[in-house]
Amino acid sequence: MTVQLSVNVNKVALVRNTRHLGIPSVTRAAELCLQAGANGITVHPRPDQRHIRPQDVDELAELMRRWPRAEFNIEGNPTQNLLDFIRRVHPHQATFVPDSEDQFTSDHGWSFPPDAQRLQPLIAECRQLGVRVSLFMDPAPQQMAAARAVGADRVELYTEPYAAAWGTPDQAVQLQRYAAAAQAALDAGLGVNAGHDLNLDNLPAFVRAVPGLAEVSIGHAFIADALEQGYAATTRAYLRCLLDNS
Ligand SMILES: CC(=O)[C@@H](O)[C@H](O)COP(=O)(O)O
Ligand SMILES: NCC(=O)COP(=O)(O)O
Repeated sequence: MTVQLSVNVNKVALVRNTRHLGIPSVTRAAELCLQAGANGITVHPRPDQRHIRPQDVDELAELMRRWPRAEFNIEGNPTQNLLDFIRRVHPHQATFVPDSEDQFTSDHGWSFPPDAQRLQPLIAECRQLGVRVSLFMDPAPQQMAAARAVGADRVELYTEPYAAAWGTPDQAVQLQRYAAAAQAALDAGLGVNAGHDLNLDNLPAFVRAVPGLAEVSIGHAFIADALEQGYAATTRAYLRCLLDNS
């Protein structure tokens, strides 16, 4: 199975928000990526609305209805504003991320057992709505059974530590760490997603080393590439990278 590409369009919204002109369009960016073959769209509507705003979520949900083979993934902290969006638009997937409201960017996953009690009912609600739940996790094999026990369908491996090690002597050690975490997730009955600071340089080795990878969500580097190559060519480049290495 080829690893699926979900394009995170947060950074299109970030640029859009620096003027009151509505450009660059978030929905246009998503549509061009979908037309080029992207398997899904991801957004992280943070409480401070630094980039993705509630209207973006609603407009993207409308767009995704015209792309039934593509998935809509909404990220956020379910103890903050995420569930409002999930209840309103019923995306294919909700990715729970333990970010604080003023966090610079996502930089860690959930921790078990401390987070289990408050996550379990929130996961159950999403699943009752027919929404798949993925938990943003550090690559810790010993945490995966607990993630499954609270009802998660998938985990998303937080990949910044791998991205930071790419091209250094630590790269191989990091890949072994992520491969072990992914295998533990699979053994626990979880699907495996991954994301954060992935790009065209570090993606091939990651995809080849990590077993059972279902989806990568990529935003910052993807949009940086798209500023140079355009959305369609960039989408095709990431899809080709995944196809060649899956
Ligand atoms: C969860 C994750 O690693 C990213 O999707 C993160 O949501 C990016 O957020 P920013 O785009 O605000 O840095
Ligand atoms: N879940 C990761 C994501 O959606 C995008 O992360 P990044 O590529 O912007 O670091």
